[in-house]
Amino acid sequence: MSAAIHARLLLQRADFTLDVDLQLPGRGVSALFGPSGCGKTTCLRAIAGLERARGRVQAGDALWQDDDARLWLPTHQRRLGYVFQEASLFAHLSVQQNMEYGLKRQLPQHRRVSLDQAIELLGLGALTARMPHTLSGGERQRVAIARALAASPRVLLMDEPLAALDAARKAEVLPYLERLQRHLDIPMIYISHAPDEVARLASHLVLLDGGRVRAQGATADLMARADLPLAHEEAGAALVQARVVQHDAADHLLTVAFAGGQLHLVSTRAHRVGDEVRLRIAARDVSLARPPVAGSSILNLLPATITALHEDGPGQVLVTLDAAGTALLARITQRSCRQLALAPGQSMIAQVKGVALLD
Ligand SMILES: Nc1ncnc2c1ncn2[C@@H]1O[C@H](COP(=O)(O)OP(=O)(O)OP(=O)(O)O)[C@@H](O)[C@H]1O
Repeated sequence: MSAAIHARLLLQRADFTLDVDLQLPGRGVSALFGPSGCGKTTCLRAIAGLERARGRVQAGDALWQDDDARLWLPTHQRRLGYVFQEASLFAHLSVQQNMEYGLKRQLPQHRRVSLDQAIELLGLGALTARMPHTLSGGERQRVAIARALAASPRVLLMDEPLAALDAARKAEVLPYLERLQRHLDIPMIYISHAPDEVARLASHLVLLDGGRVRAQGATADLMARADLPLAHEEAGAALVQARVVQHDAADHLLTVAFAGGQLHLVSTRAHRVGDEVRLRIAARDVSLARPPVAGSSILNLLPATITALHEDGPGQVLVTLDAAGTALLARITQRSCRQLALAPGQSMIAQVKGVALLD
């Protein structure tokens, strides 16, 4: 496993200060999330050396910046990949030539991803002879990502790589990004505005606010915290790690288990018993009942203890729950909260109306 990324950055502008200390894992996707203007792009550019912040940046065993030691490597010496919102491909070069660009300078001992592997991972095999103007937005972005990867970066930095794409193109590129993080040992730092993207891709999350870190840690933990904004988003959800215990291919019904109990969901994919799966349970898809529950049409009933109640907009309450160590969220009306006389510490049954399979 590659070592972690550490970035201590201080940057002062007339009306904005970036002051962050990031500790990111050495593999998987770390998302930078926060409102517009909170400093996500500035932070990423400072890590890349495209912006001159003061501080220290370490990526694995490579020290890229340490102002105390008067060390500051320019971007081209940092061995990083950078993917922007809009793919900037060379218009006069084919897809293949675009991806080969810059590879000649690469030292053999730095090669971690071959060009063929990048082409395969991004599904570009049929497109290598094409010119950029004949590609869709999603295809162009896949080429840009493959080009960044083929340079065998120590870290791949991505600034909202899907933001310029419509929903259909986004849905087309997302599975490739998921594949990358599963198959490559290259950590990615990924800026996103979209909570669903963060939930699908990122194992680690940094919440930025006004140039500072509001919280950083495992995505599942931060998404379920009612004192942080993600849980209150319309798409607010808990992430649950579970294991396949049964797959009825005829009914497409998958049964998974985690410490909190068993869940059933419809899936048309191929699954093997024992496979690890990640699930998203939206707060709006969970209702609460007092045990015992008799005669419910809902398949998924999980015993859980209320940990806290939070106001969540007009007439609504966000309830945080603990299901044998796994956090769940339920968004219910203030009226049902009152009628059930809910309070922290009570044992409830979480009725889960919908479960989404993330990978
Ligand atoms: N080149 C610049 N010169 C002066 N101020 C800048 C510059 N670039 C960004 N800013 C300001 O710095 C702050 C942080 O900007 P940044 O682009 O990092 O935010 P962001 O979180 O990436 O926003 P968004 O989600 O809208 O892309 C903002 O107040 C912005 O107006």
